[in-house]
Amino acid sequence: MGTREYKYGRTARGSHTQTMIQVLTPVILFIALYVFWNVYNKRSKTNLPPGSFGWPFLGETLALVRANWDGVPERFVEERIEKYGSPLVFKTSLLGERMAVLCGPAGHKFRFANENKLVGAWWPLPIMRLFGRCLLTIRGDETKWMRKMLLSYLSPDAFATHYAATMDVVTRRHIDVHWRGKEQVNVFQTVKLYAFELACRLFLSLEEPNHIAKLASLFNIFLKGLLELPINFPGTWFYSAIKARDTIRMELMMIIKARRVEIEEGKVSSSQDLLSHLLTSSDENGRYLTEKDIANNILILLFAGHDTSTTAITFLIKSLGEHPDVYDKVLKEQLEISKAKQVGELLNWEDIQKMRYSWNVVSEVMRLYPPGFGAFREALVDIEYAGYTIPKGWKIYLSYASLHKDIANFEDVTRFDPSRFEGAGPTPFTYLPFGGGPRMCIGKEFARLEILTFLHDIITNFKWELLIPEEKIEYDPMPTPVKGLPIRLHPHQVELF
Ligand code: HEM
Repeated sequence: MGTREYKYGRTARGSHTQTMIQVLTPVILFIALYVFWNVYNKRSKTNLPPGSFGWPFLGETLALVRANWDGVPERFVEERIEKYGSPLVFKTSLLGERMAVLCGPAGHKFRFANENKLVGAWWPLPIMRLFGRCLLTIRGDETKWMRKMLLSYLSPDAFATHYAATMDVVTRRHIDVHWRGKEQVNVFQTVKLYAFELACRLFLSLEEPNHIAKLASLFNIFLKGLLELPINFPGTWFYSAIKARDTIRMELMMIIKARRVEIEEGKVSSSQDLLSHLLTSSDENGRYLTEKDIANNILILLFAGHDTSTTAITFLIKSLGEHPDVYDKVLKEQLEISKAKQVGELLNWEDIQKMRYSWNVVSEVMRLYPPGFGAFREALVDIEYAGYTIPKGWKIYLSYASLHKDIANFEDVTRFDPSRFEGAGPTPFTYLPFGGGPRMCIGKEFARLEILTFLHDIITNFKWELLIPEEKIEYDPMPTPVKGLPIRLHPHQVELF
């Protein structure tokens, strides 16, 4: 009996010790790693910008994510500028990378002036792996060439001659199907569909709703993988995203091959859409994009233009719902354009140029809710900046939200005020919704045409009210209303033009 008690007592103590070891080992390892991380980071590099690398592996990523979830992405930068007393640059670690965060207009000016010299394009690993070789991921002279090839379709000249009317046709059809006759609409979901339908039509001439819906659902799986850890293992989002990408690419290759045949047989024109344009356009040396390059670039254009335009239009609808006086002024401007046209006549490029006040409103929306969350770069050499050294290989991050909401750049910074964009507008380098310099957004004109066409067609048909006036906004990393911005639609009761 005594022996058994002793035995049981020993067994219980033994298992207690085992549990202690199991609990303490990871804690001790973590503390050791933390100490090592701090000592390593402080060693002899005295000229690094001020700042902290945060926790091992995680760095300060969680602080950035928390600021985004709280709907104040600028907080991450503001807090660190204040803490380290360095208004131009601080160091941190995000997404597993050492980073220098360049702050304020000076940071963007520096980036634009040194693109491909001191800094080069860089994106987090999941983005690099999912997109492969395309405009977003390449560097150097090849970038200039690819931009030139794509811009020959996306430039204002191309829109002036071909695409304004097509955009209006697609927009009117979308409104007829998804808005007219509805009492309530979830703006974010519906506009997302619109942006995708429009891109499918203008890039690939796809019109069949089921085909577009199938591509859209694959595309949404693909988009989820861009924000996940790049673990390519069955069951992970990243794995599903790779599979979705491969299916989309296969589909694109089939469309490309079929189109090549149609062009050779003279059944379609070279200006029909982006695809025909890219298949038939060469540079001055007779060099064409390969079919694989075309597929990859169409994928990147679908991606780059999808959530960005959706965000801009969603927050435009929100802001007009919140500011009836601004709604009335936009409506007045749009009605003047309608009244000068025949009934049913489509919008053209000249009409878009007349939408000056409307564009100021869109600009103020993109100041307060920038759809592009920021820019990443890599230091190509050791960089001397603001009295500090940014070592070669470090990544560089610049936030648009903190630029646009800096009290040094804008008076009464949180007030919605489209008049900021009258006359000369904001001071250079303080407002950059489309980036700038050699890697400025190539879809800027496409986006302007898309947003203004949508605005024209929606405001001349409806007034609306926000069903959740104080709806929370999260940044994931783009601003998103958590419930998708439900609104109640009120069709105009009288014929307005
Ligand atoms: C409101 C809508 C849009 C906004 C706010 C926006 C914003 C931006 C920003 C800020 C950049 C620069 C990122 C950097 O500096 O690294 C960018 C790049 C880019 N955008 Fe947009 N964009 C919009 C719409 C579009 C559309 C509709 C397309 C395609 C038709 C597009 C295609 C691209 C591409 C391909 C790049 C990469 C350019 C390069 O790396 O050389 N964007 N966009």
